[in-house]
Amino acid sequence: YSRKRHNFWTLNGISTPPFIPFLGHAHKLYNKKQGRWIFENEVYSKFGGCRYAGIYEFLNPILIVGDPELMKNILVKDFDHFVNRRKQTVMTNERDSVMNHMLTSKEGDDWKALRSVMSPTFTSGRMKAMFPLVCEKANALVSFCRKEISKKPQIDMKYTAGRYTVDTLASCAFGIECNSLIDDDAAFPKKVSAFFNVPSSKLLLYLFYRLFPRMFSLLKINLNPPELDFFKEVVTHTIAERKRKNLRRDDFLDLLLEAEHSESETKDEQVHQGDEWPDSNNQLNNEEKEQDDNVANKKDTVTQHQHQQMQKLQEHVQNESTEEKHENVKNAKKTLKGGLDDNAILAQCLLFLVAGYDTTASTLAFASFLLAKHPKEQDTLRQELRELLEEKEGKLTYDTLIDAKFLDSCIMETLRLYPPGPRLQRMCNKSYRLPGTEFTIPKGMVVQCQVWSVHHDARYWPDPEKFSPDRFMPENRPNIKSFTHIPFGMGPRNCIGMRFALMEVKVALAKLVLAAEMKLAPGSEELILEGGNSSFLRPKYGVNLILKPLGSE
Ligand code: HEM
Repeated sequence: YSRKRHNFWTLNGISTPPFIPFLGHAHKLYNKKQGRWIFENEVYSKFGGCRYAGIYEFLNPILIVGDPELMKNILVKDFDHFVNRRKQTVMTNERDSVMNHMLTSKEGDDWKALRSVMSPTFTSGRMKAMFPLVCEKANALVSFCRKEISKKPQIDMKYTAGRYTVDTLASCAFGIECNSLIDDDAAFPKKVSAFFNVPSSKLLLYLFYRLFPRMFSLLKINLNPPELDFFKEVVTHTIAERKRKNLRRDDFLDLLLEAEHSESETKDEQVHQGDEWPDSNNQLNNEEKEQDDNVANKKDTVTQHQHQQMQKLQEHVQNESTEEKHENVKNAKKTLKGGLDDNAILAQCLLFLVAGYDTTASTLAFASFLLAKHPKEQDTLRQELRELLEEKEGKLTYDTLIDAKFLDSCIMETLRLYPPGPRLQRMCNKSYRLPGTEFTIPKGMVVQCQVWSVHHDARYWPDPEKFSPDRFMPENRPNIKSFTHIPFGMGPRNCIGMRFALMEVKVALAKLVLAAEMKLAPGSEELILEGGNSSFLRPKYGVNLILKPLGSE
């Protein structure tokens, strides 16, 4: 049976690395010592994966795609064949069904409808409104660092950045002040840490779930972590308080509640927001910023916004060429009529934590490590920030961040070298002939785009292991080949939180660089990454830095 299943790639004329019966390549994919991306990179460089290749996760074939043009087809042009990600763990226990409401768990039209409601939550205008909340947390981060370095010779930036992102997400998504940067005993960060440290026994259960999902449904096995009840209580309580006292903080919770309360007509107009995607090589560009800010600054924001959405929808519908697409719009409209209930809001708040905590904390830690290792670039960044602050009378504003091109370049280069999501996965939902080949991807097959490998490919990035932020400066951006820098994914299903994540990292990094000189602690010259099959790339032993304060607080 194993031989028959493992004949798939050979029969289709697609190369695959040597494998072993039944396991296929699972022993490489689930290897605790060596990160999964290292094996995938080998497939990319030695077995044709720089265009496409096949691997076996146990008996299941997975298509590896590394060619930027093919990725463009899968992620954008022929997105309707790849709307869904790999099947998520479906919670069968009614009490824990909150996981099923997450945007990441949704498929097809359900996903499209929810994404449309959520997209307006992440516009630049909304980010600008949330900027003061993030700044407050970044100030707490700097104070925390100052205090720590007065007590200890070095500081672990991964741990510290983790506290900062927990505080920011607790404030912006859960609407609470958890103050983990001030209070060592705060309950929220402890629950977050327990939520993310899944015990090995549970990991084994997840693995079995991947192999026998139907059995789990039949037996109603619950895979949810117990901390979920705590988060549920926090959100339920905060929502109730806000409704009772009519409170407003301009955070994610408010915006999701707004989506809950707005008329169904408004939601209809937003159907196609999710169809737009930013160019990841051109984050936060000025034109986009101006458009969004115009909307945000108007008193009658909602009317303006509705008008724009209506126009976009009309234009989009006019451009629709097939009946199928018309049908999708109608279905999405129908799905939206229900709006977001409290359970759906809780699910999205939790998702922001799951998707935004580790990714953002690692990015900040990776960027600090690279700047500490490259003092020249650190000085250039500090100089840029000082000059911009001088122009703005010493105040760090949202616009200062937009204007700080070297800051942006440092973060883009960090995300190139260490993309927290080293691969993108899609599930083929209708069979698809891979362009330029004889191979038809069957419905249900997992297709994987190689983020890490294209980011480190010398054909696209000369001297790829060198930290060189200049690659992303405006004058050099035209040299970047599209789909070779995709840390936030691409296409309609890209990272919805990209703007928020960038704002969070930029504010913190800018404040840190202005407050202190960063140096690598002895013995921390090389960054060791965590191994295993994790979806995220993380520093294994933290990022130990020596901080030398610059001036007074
Ligand atoms: C530096 C930090 C971050 C990185 C590198 C990152 C990266 C990614 C990537 C690679 C994906 C998959 C995209 C695809 O499949 O094409 C993704 C999806 C997602 N991210 Fe992020 N992310 C970050 C921060 C955040 C934050 C802060 C939030 C929320 C506040 C967030 C929310 C999400 C959500 C909800 C999805 C799923 C979107 C969907 O299925 O429609 N992310 N992210």
